[in-house]
Amino acid sequence: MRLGLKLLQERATTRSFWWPYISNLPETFSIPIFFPGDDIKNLHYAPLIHQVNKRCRFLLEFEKEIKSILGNVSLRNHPFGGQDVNSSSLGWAMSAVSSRAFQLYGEILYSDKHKNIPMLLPLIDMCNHSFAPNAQIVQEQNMNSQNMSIKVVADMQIKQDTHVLLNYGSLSNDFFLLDYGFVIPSNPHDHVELKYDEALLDAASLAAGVSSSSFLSPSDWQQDILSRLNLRGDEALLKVTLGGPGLVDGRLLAALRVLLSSNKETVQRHDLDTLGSVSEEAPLGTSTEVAALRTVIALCVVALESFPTKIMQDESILKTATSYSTELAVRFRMQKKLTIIDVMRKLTRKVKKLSEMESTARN
Ligand SMILES: C[S@@+](CC[C@H](N)C(=O)[O-])C[C@H]1O[C@@H](n2cnc3c(N)ncnc32)[C@H](O)[C@@H]1O
Repeated sequence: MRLGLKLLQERATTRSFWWPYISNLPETFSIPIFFPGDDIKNLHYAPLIHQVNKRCRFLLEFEKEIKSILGNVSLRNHPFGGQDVNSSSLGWAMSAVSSRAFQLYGEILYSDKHKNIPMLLPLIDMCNHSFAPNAQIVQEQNMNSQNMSIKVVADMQIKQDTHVLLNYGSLSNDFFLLDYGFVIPSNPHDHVELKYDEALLDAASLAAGVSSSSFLSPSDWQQDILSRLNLRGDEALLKVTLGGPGLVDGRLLAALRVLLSSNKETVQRHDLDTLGSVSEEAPLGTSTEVAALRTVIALCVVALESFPTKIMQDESILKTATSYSTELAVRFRMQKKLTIIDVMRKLTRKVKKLSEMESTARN
C-alpha cells in the first residue's frame, strides 16, 4: 500500500515528473473489489469471496485512519495537496499497484535471500501475462546499487506486431483475478480449496464404495501421522487443495493412504513426502491406492456439487452476460469446476490402470 500512497501523492502533485505515466494509467480496474455485490456473489467460491471482502474492509478501515490523521493537517503540509483520499481512490491505487507492479529484489537479508520490493516499471508494465512468454525481466544489481538496471530481455526472435509477453508467476486464478482482473483458461496452477474434515472423508469414501472405519476413529499410529501432517491438533492446518501441478494436496493424499491402510509396518516404511506424492505408484499397495484415489474422486464430486450452477448453465449465462464483471465472475467459477473435472479425469485414468494391474496380478 506504501507504493499506492506514493502513486496517489504523485497524482495530486502539480507538474509531477511522473504525470505522463500516471495520466496513462487505467481510470478503472476490473478487479473484484470493484465488482457490484451480485457479481462478488456470482464468484460462487468462498475462499475468493473471503479475500475480496477482506480487501474491501481493509480499504474502509484505511480510509478512516487516513481521514483521522489528515483531518487537522494544513493545506501546506497536506501530503495529497488537500485532495480527498477515500476508499475509492485508495482502491484505485491498490489496484494500479497490484496489477502493474513487479516484485524486484532489494537488499540481501540472509544467505542469498532477498527482500522483495514492489516497483512500478513504466513501459515494461505494458507487457501482458502468458505462461508461454517470449521475454523476461532481468534485474542487474539490487535496489541499493547505483548501477541497478531492469531490462526486458527477449527469449526468442519476436516478430513485428507481436505482443511482448512476460510470465507474471505460477499463480492460481484466485490471484490473477484478485490482483490483475483476468482469468486464465486451463490454468495449470489453478486449484480448488477444501476443508480437511474426517466426516466428509467418511461420506466420500462411502459414496465411492470404499469401507473403512478409520476416518472417524483412526488408530493411535494413524493419528500420530495425521498430527505430523498437521491435520490434527490445535494448530492443525485444515485447508487442502485439489488441482494445480500436484493434482491432489500431498497432505490429503498421504492422510487418505494412511487411513485406508491397516498395515502400520508398511506405512512406517515410507516418509511423509512419499506418502503424499501422487507420482509415487501405490506406495501402500494397489488396493489401498485404488481406495484412496476413489475417495478423492468422490471428494471432487462433493466439491463440484457445492457450486450452485452447472458448467452448461454458466456457458449460457456467458452468452447473454451484460457486464464484464459478471462475465469474469462466471468465467472464474467455470474454471474452478473444469479444474475439478480435470483432476477427476486424471485420477480415474490412474484408478483404471491400477485396477487392470490388480486383475492381471490376480489371474
Ligand atoms: C501490467 S498490465 C499489462 C498491460 C495492460 N494490458 C495495459 O494495456 O496497460 C496488467 C494488466 O493487463 C491485463 N492483462 C495482462 N495479461 C493478461 C492476460 N493474459 N489476459 C487478460 N488480460 C491481461 C490485465 O488487465 C492486467 O491487470
